[in-house]
Amino acid sequence: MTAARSADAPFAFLKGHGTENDFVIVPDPDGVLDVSAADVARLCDRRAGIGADGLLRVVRSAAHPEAAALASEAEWFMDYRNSDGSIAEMCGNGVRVFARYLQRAGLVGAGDLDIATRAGVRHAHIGKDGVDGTEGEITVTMGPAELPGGEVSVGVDGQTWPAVHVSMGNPHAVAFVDDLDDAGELLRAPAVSPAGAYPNGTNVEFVVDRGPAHVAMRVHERGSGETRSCGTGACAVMVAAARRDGLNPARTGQPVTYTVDVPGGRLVVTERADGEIEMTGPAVILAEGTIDPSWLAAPSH
Ligand SMILES: N[C@@H](CCC[C@H](N)C(=O)O)C(=O)O
Repeated sequence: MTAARSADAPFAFLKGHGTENDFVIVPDPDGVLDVSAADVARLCDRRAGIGADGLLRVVRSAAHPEAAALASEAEWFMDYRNSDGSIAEMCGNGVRVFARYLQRAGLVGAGDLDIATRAGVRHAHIGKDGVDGTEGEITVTMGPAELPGGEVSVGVDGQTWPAVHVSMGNPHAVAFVDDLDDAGELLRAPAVSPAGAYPNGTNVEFVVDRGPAHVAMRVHERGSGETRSCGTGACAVMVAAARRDGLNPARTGQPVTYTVDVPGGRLVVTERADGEIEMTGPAVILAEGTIDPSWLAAPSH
């Protein structure tokens, strides 16, 4: 990582998570840091780095070429990277953690704020703190889901399941299975076919029912591997489950809410009659420190 001001200057970082989908947060309000894919992979390394599923760079929209056009709508841009350094359009757990960081840093007040992402502007509502001292949950608008249709299937260890293609700004393949263990250890990305359905790769969710409007999922994330939670994945799962259950708020005018359990906790997802999806869940900042740029510049061992 290099900085326009001084290549030797240390950089602040924080560590946070949302339902155990964890992130290195790098505040860079003026967009002066050049964070390469290799830097991200090194920072996210769980043994030789800080360790995380992804990195959130906090940049003023006006200071980032991909977000400058959104600056009048949202002051802050979430520059999200997967742990392998690849760029993704959106991160649902990340955007809650991003909002929590802005609140904690005093850059926004409690309440409502808009955040620019590569998938467009998302609106966050930061809830009041709980009476037990816990931080309030955060609700984020996630945009409408797109279901391009077409037959898709996913496979692990010789087993194959039909899947639902859902876009939440980023791609998802949602497969309903009998048992979450059917997906095995998920050490590698599941096979997805036809390959042309996802030219840029995809996140894959495996889903079981837990009760009425209540499901549980595991996820293999594009660029990060199996994670403990995926917010956009939970929204994709909610929509796939609702359509499977014959529910479509755009037709009935009635919002639909599902509880989505993930290995790292619980998310609540509502699809409104106007198609907008809202997701509510926790967002925690747990540590902060300083990155030594000479460590990043040194060859890895
Ligand atoms: N964990 C995220 C999704 C992060 C991006 C994803 N891996 C992709 O490449 O699309 C979430 O909470 O949504």
